[in-house]
Amino acid sequence: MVQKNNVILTLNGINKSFGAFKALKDMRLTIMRGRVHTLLGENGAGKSTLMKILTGVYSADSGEMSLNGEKYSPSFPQDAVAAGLSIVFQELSLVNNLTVAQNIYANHEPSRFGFINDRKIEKQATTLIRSLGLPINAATKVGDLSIAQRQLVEIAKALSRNADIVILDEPTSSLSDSEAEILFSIIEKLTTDGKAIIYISHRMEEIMRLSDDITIMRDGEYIQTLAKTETTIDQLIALMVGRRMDQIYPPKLSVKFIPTNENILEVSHLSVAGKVNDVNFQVKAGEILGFFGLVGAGRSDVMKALFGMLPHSGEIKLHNKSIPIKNASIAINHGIGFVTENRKEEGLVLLASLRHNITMAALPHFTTTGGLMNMSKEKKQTDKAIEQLAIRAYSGEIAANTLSGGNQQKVVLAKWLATKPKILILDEPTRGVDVGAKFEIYSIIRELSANGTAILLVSSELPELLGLSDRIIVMAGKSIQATANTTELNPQRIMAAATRQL
Ligand SMILES: Nc1ncnc2c1ncn2[C@@H]1O[C@H](COP(=O)(O)OP(=O)(O)OP(=O)(O)O)[C@@H](O)[C@H]1O
Repeated sequence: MVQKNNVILTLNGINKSFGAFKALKDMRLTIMRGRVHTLLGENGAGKSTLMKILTGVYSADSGEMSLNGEKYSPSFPQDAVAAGLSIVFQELSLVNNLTVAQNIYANHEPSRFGFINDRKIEKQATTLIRSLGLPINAATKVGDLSIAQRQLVEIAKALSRNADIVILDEPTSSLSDSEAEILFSIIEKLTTDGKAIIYISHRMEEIMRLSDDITIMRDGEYIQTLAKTETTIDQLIALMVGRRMDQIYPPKLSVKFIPTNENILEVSHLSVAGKVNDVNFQVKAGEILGFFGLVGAGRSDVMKALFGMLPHSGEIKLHNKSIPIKNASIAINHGIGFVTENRKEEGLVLLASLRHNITMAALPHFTTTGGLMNMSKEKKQTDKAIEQLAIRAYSGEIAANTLSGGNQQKVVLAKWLATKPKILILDEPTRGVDVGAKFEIYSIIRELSANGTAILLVSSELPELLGLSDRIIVMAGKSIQATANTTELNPQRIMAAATRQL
């Protein structure tokens, strides 16, 4: 019989410091079989660190863990896997030039005499992928997949080990709604089978839908564990940020520039081979133009083309002048900034300091008349960004990879703010960012728009698009399906256009 609702894992008195910084203080957690247990906390609260201790990536400075009633102290990730724990990390860890099947079975391939049997693992992977209902081919190279598809491969990889405890760290942040539904049904099946799920997410609706239990963490400390049935989103947010939040979308600010009727950007017949088909739109100074579409609709490729990262045809006019944007430096020189959806590959130099990352796209703003770097100006900008975006870092000199995921996202935004862009492209700017920090980012978007920056906002979160945009373009199948003022749109019409049922 499947065992449910009894304790499988306990953590007690867990402490962990990085240098002088205490990331976890006397943290505790109790996980039950057959239930989804969500960890909730602001960016930098310590959720991922706790999961790394649980899965043998880090060792705790002190504290105790027990699994199935026995002392559990993994020294390496392999120990955690052997003990029945599997984790899907927030940042992807797949190898691009291997196939989906090879990635799923990396390190535990069915091999004979030491030879990896590619055909066999492809067959096994296909069976697994089908049983999970994933829209992916086992023989495809991972490098050819979208980020969403890669995330689904990560999930398949974690499940291929048949673990008793599955840890999902922000698994839906790059999934479309329909892909997230696939994941939710997988989770339901796993819990029915008596597996325990530890779930990390910043999406409150999703948390309320999926969770059985919710533990709130703040500043590395345990705050409270609540059953989903006995709490509300408002209560959870208040416990998490330590204050009440009455609104999440800041109102429009009054315009602080002289508006003209001129289009700051005009895109005509933009096409990218196999990715974008004849896209046309305009945007005025101070306007926030939202882009909605399901994964693969072509939104991010439009943005990459505009930023000179993809070869394209068609015309891009800036201030009524045709500009061939052949590479990113031409885009930057013409005042375009780009917060990419993939911060790890395109947004940050992870080993460089926050100061370097924040100033690197705007070096001319930080050089002296003699052409030398003006370090004190750089430092000032970095400190300002840390404060303005509430980046959890004790100094601008630390490496970007020591920040939590959500705080790294804020550094990418800070980097483009430093360029003082006239047009700012934001591709999923709040991915992995907690509710309090989302409000800070939305306020900055409002402020930029009030000062005349045109914003192109790509987001898979409909409430975010509806809450911020002046107009929304809906894309599907590589082209534009609908453009309308936000006041004329509702979620049903947008989804109808995105699924081409208009
Ligand atoms: N290797 C490291 N070196 C130094 N500091 C670290 C390291 N790893 C994590 N930290 C710090 O520990 C704190 C907790 O980070 P952690 O990644 O656990 O947060 P999180 O709750 O998962 O946040 P997010 O929601 O943004 O993913 C952060 O302040 C982070 O900067």
